[in-house]
Amino acid sequence: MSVPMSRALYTAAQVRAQDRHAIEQWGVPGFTLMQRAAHAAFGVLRTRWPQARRLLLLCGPGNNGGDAFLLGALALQAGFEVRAATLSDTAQGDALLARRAFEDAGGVRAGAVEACSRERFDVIVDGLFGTGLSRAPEGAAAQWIAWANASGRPILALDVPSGLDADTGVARDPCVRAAATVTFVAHKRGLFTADAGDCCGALHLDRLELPEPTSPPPDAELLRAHGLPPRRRNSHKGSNGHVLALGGDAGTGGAIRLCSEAALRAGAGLVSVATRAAHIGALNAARPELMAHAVEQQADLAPILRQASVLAIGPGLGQGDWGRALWQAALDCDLPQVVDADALNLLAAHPAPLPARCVLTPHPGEAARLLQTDTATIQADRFAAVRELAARYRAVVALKGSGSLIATPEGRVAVCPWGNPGMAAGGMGDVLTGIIAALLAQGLSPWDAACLGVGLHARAGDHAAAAGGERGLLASDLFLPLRELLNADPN
Ligand SMILES: NC(=O)C1=CN([C@@H]2O[C@H](COP(=O)(O)OP(=O)(O)OC[C@H]3O[C@@H](n4cnc5c(N)ncnc54)[C@H](O)[C@@H]3O)[C@@H](O)[C@H]2O)[C@@H](O)CC1
Ligand SMILES: Nc1ncnc2c1ncn2[C@@H]1O[C@H](COP(=O)(O)OP(=O)(O)O)[C@@H](O)[C@H]1O
Ligand SMILES: [K+]
Repeated sequence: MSVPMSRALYTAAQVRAQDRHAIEQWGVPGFTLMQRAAHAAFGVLRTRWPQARRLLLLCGPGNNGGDAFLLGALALQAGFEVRAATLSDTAQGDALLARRAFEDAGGVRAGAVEACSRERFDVIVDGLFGTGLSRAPEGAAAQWIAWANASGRPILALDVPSGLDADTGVARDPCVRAAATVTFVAHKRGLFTADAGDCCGALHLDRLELPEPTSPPPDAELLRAHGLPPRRRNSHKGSNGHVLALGGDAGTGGAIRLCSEAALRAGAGLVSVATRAAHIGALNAARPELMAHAVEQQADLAPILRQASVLAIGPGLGQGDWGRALWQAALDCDLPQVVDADALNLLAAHPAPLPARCVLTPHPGEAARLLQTDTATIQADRFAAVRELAARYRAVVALKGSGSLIATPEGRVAVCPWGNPGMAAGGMGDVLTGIIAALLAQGLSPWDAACLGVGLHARAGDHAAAAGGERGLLASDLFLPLRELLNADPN
């Protein structure tokens, strides 16, 4: 697997190993790397805030603080007014050299940050902690972070917003909320999931002129933005698969409608729905392209199952007798399927081998049930959770939420950098289920269908939010942008 550096994601330990490799094998001094980091970050600062002239540096005890000091030295040389708040005087090695370079350039200490007037600074540079963060910031570091966050001044974070765990994306309390983050050498995987979206702001990567590493392989990869290539001119509906969506117990007919309509909008040739008799009229009236079948007992299902090439099971399924019977029928047939919502809850309650070529789409609550743990544990390390789910259930798994993750049983992980909190609304997951099912039906592998489906869904959510705002976004608002994105950009 070859992943371009712009999409390769590493753990903090892997990036530190790359730093060491550059220093020991290629003979690039650590201080030179620090100078390059400072140049890169200062370049971003000048581009983003061309009017800025007054900087406050928050400098921690390690090399992240060193980066900030060297940025300060560059800014002083460019005529900026710079103050540095220094967490401790214990800096050693390159960080100590950097502090001396700052002082030699005429830099002065800020004194107590809390006593500073916010109005005296245009930009705050966060050089407290990077990949070396080992616990939640406390004492002066915690106070400075809280002060900076409340200052109303934009914060430029160096490498990682201080307080954010570079491996898990979990924000310790407190954590810097940056307007922009310049990350060095390689993308850390924690910059793309969990709390990262609230802390990083605009993300910039600077490789510090290092060549691409040949090993180890990245821990994870970012999804690519693409759609599907054009259909063959001589295509017919049978060439594009037949999705059967199963669900919609009493009271939750909307869920299966959203799922099945999403499958149509994602290009399935035919979409059938197996649902409660009470929903048939509404489904046919709202979306006549769907083939809605009343299924009240298992015998009703057999002829419908025979027509299908892919199942989408779970939205609105419930966990009563009716839902359990449909889930058992799905488990017993050999079709590729997307397993969501109550089908996941039933699987968690009654573990069973899954048919080949399944995609599971849990949100963190469902993931917790599948792993017999709690949601906080899932969110504390989403990478570990998605890998464990995929390995345990021998299926491709999409763990949803801010920065959705997709994993194979072998441990390959992709991360979705799109999506927005407007999508934290009922029905969004049902749409994703239908999209992935339609892509499976069009011949994609479970991995490709899950990756493309999660990416299209999140990008469609971003397009819809850009058109009208995040609050009030409806799951069905995704259908039209979804169609455009699916048909655009085949690469
Ligand atoms: N040569 C290199 O290795 C390079 C390192 N770079 C920078 O160096 C950073 C890593 O430097 P370090 O390994 O020194 O680590 P950091 O500077 O991120 O922080 C480590 C220091 O902070 C202390 N610390 C950690 N968590 C704390 C907490 N919650 N409260 C108080 N103290 C805490 C540690 O005891 C240690 O002294 C990167 O993130 C990057 O910014 C860049 O200059 C590029 C080159
Ligand atoms: N804050 C967020 N940022 C990005 N995507 C989000 C966010 N909140 C929810 N989503 C996405 O919206 C969908 C919600 O799915 P789910 O929780 O199953 O909803 P429902 O069961 O109501 O359909 C998932 O694809 C999830 O990744
Ligand atoms: K930082």
